[in-house]
Amino acid sequence: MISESIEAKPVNKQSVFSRAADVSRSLTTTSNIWDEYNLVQQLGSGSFGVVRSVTHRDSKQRYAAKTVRLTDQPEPEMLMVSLEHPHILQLRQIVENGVERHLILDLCTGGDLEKWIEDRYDEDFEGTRFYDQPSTSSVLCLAEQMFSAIAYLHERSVVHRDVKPPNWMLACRSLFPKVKLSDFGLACECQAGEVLTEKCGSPHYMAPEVFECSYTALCDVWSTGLVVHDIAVGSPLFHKIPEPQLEEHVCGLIEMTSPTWRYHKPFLKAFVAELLQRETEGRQDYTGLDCTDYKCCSTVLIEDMRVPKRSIGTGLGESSVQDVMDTMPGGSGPAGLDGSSAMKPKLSELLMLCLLFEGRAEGLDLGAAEKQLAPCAELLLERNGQSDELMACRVPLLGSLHNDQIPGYRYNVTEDCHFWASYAARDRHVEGSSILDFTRLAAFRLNSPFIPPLQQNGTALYIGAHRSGDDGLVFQRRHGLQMHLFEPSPTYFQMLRDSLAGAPGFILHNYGLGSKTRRALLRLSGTASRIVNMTQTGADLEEDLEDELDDEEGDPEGTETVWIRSAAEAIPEVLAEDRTGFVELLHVNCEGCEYDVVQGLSQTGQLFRVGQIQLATHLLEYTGPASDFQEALSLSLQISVKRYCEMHQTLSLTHDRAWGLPWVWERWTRRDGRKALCSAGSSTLKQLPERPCLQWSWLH
Ligand SMILES: Nc1ncnc2c1ncn2[C@@H]1O[C@H](COP(=O)(O)OP(=O)(O)OP(=O)(O)O)[C@@H](O)[C@H]1O
Repeated sequence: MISESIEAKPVNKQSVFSRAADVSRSLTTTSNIWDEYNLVQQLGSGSFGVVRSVTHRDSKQRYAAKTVRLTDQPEPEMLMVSLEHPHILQLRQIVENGVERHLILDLCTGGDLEKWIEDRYDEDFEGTRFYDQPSTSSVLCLAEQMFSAIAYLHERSVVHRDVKPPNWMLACRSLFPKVKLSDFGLACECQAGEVLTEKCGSPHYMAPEVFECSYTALCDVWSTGLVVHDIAVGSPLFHKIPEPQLEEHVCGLIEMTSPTWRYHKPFLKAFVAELLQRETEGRQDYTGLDCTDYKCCSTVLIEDMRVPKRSIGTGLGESSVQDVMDTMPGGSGPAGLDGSSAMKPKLSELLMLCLLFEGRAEGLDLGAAEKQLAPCAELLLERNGQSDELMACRVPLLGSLHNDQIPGYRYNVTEDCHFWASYAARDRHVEGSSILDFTRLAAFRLNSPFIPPLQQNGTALYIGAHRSGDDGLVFQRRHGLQMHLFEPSPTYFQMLRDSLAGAPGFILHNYGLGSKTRRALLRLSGTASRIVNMTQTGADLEEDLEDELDDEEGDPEGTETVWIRSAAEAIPEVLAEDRTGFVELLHVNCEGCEYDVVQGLSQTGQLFRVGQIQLATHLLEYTGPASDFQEALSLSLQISVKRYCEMHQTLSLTHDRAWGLPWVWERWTRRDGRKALCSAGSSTLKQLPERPCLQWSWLH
């Protein structure tokens, strides 16, 4: 936090409190809190007291209990009892014992927005910044949530006066964060036409007119503008300004010079500039922003479609997309203040729908896609929560994308990775499982082999061959490929050798591939294996591994030490003997260190030598502490998307995604040279060469 809040002197809040008083009376019980709630843990403490997570004994529901000193005057926070909005922290109950007052609040497990922003702009392990920078669309989706809360407050003549990133809590750790406004310690009433004069708030987020002690509810709009700025560029606008000089800067000419703006659509900066107008008359007003309807999202879509990468190919202009958005049910006119906007479609959904409507508008024959997508569109637009029907409609929606039935659909790394992460996982019913374990996730993979159109007699690298090498056999027999199978587990490797005994065209490598050469600990689990610990190479390696093995819980027989080799080093070595010098097919069963294979090949300039890439991607399991399944899933999605986006970004430099669903199969084809490969003719007729019998390299 860059500055602490300045407290206001008491003001006349009578009518605000009197509104809240009725509700608060009905919510207040005088008892010992621990009769009704069980303590879970302390979450933090603030200037007024301590906050703990608690569980309601009967309902088992978890809440946050904020304990404050009981005073005769109700704290401004009591205002919260009269507020009910999806983006405002809900005060559920008040328990008093004559000494203390416990405010029972909705529990937010995602931390606060300040931390979320910090994490987004963190450096990754290779020092790359802006790795997970929110896209323009994500920034606006957050702005939409924040302004719906601010509009709700102002409608009720309440001004918050301390809007800043730490006061927006995240309901849970999620790919699509849901923020909730908290800390009403400085909130007060401000009727239309009323001018407030108390200098209060957090100086780095205070509007110029607050410094000048003459302001209205529009001070919250300024502060929210600064929060939107922080999300967009990763650091506060005035963070380098020492507090004594703040007023001069805040009241002067505002310049937004962060280099990060260049990653956003230009209108986002203009939008923030309108929120940070020095004079309140010129300041964009939240009601003018129409953030509670589709305006923001549709603008983003239109902007996204203008950029070449997002070019939709069918020549649809801006106006017709806008027309489409306008004709969507509920697409224009402000949503009610009952929070219904929270249920509106997300950006990715809107994008898909746009593509559907666009195809229609262009008079294209959408065939099966039309049939499948039209009911989805209607459901998405009318949705009220995650109904079964809505969930069911995602399957054809994904199917249509999978089969490339949406005209002009173009792959976009950031949007698509998040879209797939969110939907594919659900559609594969992972969310319904009680335990998010590796074996369960692995079971969601397709059980029939993927057959890409391959040239005959080429070389294939199959990373993560597993036990029977079934896929490898299919490829070898159909296409006469020279198959290099990589399998780190000695146990599975032995099975592989037995299973492929005598089969021509296979070279087995008893190691995995990753970013660097090292030994690692592998846990075999059911029919799958997973690296559970990595160990650096070094003199005391064996000792370390033995210690780790001793420390491992569970079945020690299910754990093996294995070799992981640097993909960048091992693959050229493997190919050195190869007469083609070209990889017809790379299969990566992406999990854990296997994600690094694509990066390793890219870093050493080898990726262009690969004709087709087949990815079997699935969720990476989050193994750290999590409160429940939902949180574990959400964190797993986050780490999966991060790796997934990283790999896709690399791949898209040399390859096009032909089609794919994550956690199932994806196919990528090399950008250039595809023609040359195709014109080589149908080599199925060619005589298959003699293949050497099974060979293997054994590192153990
Ligand atoms: N509803 C909640 N769910 C989860 N954690 C919460 C919740 N409310 C507060 N916390 C945690 O408790 C900490 C203390 O919160 P509190 O509102 O008392 O103080 P603060 O806002 O950090 O500081 P101050 O009181 O000085 O404004 C927060 O930083 C947050 O980590």
